[in-house]
Amino acid sequence: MLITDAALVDGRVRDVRVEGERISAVERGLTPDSDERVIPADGRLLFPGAIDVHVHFREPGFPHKETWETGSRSAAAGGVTTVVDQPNTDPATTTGAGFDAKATLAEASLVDYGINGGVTPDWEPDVLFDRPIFALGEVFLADSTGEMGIDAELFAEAVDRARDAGATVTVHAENADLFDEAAIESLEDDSDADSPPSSPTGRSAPADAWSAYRTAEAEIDAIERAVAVANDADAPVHVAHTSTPEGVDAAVDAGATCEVTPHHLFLSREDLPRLGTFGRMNPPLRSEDRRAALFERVADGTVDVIATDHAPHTVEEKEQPLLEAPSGVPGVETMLPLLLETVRQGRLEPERVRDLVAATPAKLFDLPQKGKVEPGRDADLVLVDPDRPRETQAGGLHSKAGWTPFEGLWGVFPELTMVRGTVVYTRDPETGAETFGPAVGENVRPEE
Ligand SMILES: NC(=O)N[C@@H](CC(=O)O)C(=O)O
Ligand SMILES: [Zn+2]
Ligand SMILES: [Zn+2]
Repeated sequence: MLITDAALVDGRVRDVRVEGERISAVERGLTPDSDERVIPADGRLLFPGAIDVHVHFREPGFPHKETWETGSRSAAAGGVTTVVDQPNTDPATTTGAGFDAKATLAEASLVDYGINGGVTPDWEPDVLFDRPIFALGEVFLADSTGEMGIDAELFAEAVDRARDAGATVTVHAENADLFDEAAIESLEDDSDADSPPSSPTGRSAPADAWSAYRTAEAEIDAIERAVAVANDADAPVHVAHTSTPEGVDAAVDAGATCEVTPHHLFLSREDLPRLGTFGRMNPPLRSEDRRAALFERVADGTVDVIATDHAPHTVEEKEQPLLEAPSGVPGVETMLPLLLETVRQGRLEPERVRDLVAATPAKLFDLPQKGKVEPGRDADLVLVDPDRPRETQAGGLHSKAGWTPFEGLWGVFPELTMVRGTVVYTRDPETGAETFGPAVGENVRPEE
């Protein structure tokens, strides 16, 4: 296959040859062989497939929220060619049986994947580290969806085990001791009552209380503690979904790596009147000042990785009163489009976006075959017209969630996505017609 006249992130225009699953040449003036398929890029941007190291595809256990098929379609349509699934499924990915159940279901994936192992008091570290897990995590230092919060002692033990097994630990860093209970007390009275809650539901809920409750201090403190434990043990640690600039600085200054989500980058507490309970997630949305400071740290390279924490829940689930609505928002399909739109607006460099969503996750998590458009690497490729954004609309997305917190924001969406040389998604920009390819996804960690 030959992709002709493709613009690369550094502005060069090149022909890119794909042989089998790999990129074999990135050059000028390549001519197609007689039977070779040609995809004319006509100067459009050829981007490396994004690697989203933080998704919740919900199987096994919650297929009404998402499945490997729907989640991976959403990924493919958003230019994400590798996802890393988190352990708070049912069964949880904390045992050999939990891992095996997920590994079988993941074969339905259109995109490549990693499967993280999780930690609970009844986890099976020996069995788990025998399986081809991607990393240990997200290790929950406070309860989130799935109630997998663990104590400091078990965390220290998990860090030791991960180091011995050569696995990175990724942490959900919040310290529940520093949550502000008073912020939600008035709401608790409502939900305990026998009669239906008098507090407003759905989009008009007082969702800002969630941001007041799960404080910034709770995140910053948990990051400091977690990174100190990991440093003492000489173990690599990666902070998931860092929502505060102070948290980013605490992680990076202590030698850890961190990721930031698109929702903490593009949304703030000021969006909660519009989002209501749909804007409830952990860690929660922060002030506009903190959001802006987070964006600065993304733009200047302080933040290592952008990952989505794609956490789909149905509209019915999210429409409940604030304390009953589950935490989490979908995002795997909109991450790269929203970032490419900021490039179009001149607010981020294209190479920076390439590093944040592809090259750096590949480097940090030991995927040398992925992350860049270079000869010898996997042909995980995304073709987009960087000057042709469209409006994000839930109806045009493919997650089972059926809604998006980014409704109405502009995004530069893919026209073609390829996983190891197989086209898994196309969208005709004129008609909007889409096609999805076969379930070619494979575990990126080879079986021993
Ligand atoms: N982020 C969330 O609010 N929810 C996530 C769990 C998590 O990442 O904490 C979920 O699985 O729903
Ligand atoms: Zn989390
Ligand atoms: Zn998560």
